[in-house]
Amino acid sequence: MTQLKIAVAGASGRMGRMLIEAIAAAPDAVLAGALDVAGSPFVGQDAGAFSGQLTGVTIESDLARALGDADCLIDFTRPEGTLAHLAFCAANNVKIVIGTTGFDDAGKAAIAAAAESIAVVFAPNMSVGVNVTLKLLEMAAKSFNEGYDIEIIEAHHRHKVDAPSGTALKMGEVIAGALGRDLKQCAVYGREGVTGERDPSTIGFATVRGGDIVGDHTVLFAGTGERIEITHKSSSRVTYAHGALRGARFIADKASGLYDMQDVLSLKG
Ligand SMILES: NC(=O)C1=CN([C@@H]2O[C@H](COP(=O)(O)OP(=O)(O)OC[C@H]3O[C@@H](n4cnc5c(N)ncnc54)[C@H](OP(=O)(O)O)[C@@H]3O)[C@@H](O)[C@H]2O)C=CC1
Ligand SMILES: O=C(O)C1=N[C@H](C(=O)O)C[C@H](O)C1
Repeated sequence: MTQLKIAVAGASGRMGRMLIEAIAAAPDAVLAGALDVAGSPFVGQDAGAFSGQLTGVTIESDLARALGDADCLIDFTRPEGTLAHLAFCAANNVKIVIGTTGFDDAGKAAIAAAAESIAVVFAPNMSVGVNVTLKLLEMAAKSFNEGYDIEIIEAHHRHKVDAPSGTALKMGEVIAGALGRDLKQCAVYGREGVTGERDPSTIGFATVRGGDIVGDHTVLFAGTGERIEITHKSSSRVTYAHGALRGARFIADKASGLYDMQDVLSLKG
């Protein structure tokens, strides 16, 4: 069996470590490189040292050295890091799976542009459960298109730096799309003070941060006399890591193109 050679960016991060374990356990993949930021105390260490399962791959801060002869980079870092890695991947014909969240419109445009020359999987949530939930939300939004107020509530660990979560924003986009609305026009991000009555055309977002919550998302459809809640709760990051690996397998035979997890999981259409 030919193994997929995968490099991991953010190798010492929460997701980076989960990915290194997932790759080590996958018979069809091999860790080909590990990258972290210059100055990180983990640069120079074996990528598996955190778990005691040595990989023989040293964490590098130099992108070219970290990528080596990798077929694909899996990147869960920060937007500025991912965009720098993406430019290198595009210039060197390396595929990329992007799990990082918090991109602005220019960042998303840069990802779309890179996908003209390399294959890219880009999704704010790689779990099967969340991606099936997106389909449920599309269906629910079409049915609750009148008389139901829509609020998206998300909760994550205390270390998360972006809000609302990429998943919550994606849920908002899917719901707005199903209702023929533009999320940019109808999103309300938090409320304070004398807000006035709720505008029924809005989609509200509420963010909770605390402790070690892996990732909870609830969409509330609040009508008169009833409420419907669609909730997804992650209890382990392993689902994201397995999804990212599925993404890497999905683009292994693709020369270019921008894909998301709905493509990877055949959920479109
Ligand atoms: N799509 C999905 O399914 C999921 C997406 N995510 C997203 O993935 C990202 C990472 O999450 P998580 O692993 O929890 O975060 P962590 O902070 O645990 O890890 C981030 C890693 O990236 C490194 N890093 C930080 N800044 C940069 C930079 N500018 N350039 C390159 N590397 C950098 C960090 O190094 P150092 O620690 O030295 O700063 C660290 O190794 C977030 O955007 C998160 O929202 C998370 C889970 C699932
Ligand atoms: O930062 C996290 O942890 C997560 N980030 C992603 C997001 O912003 O939606 C996915 C998941 O919720 C975990």
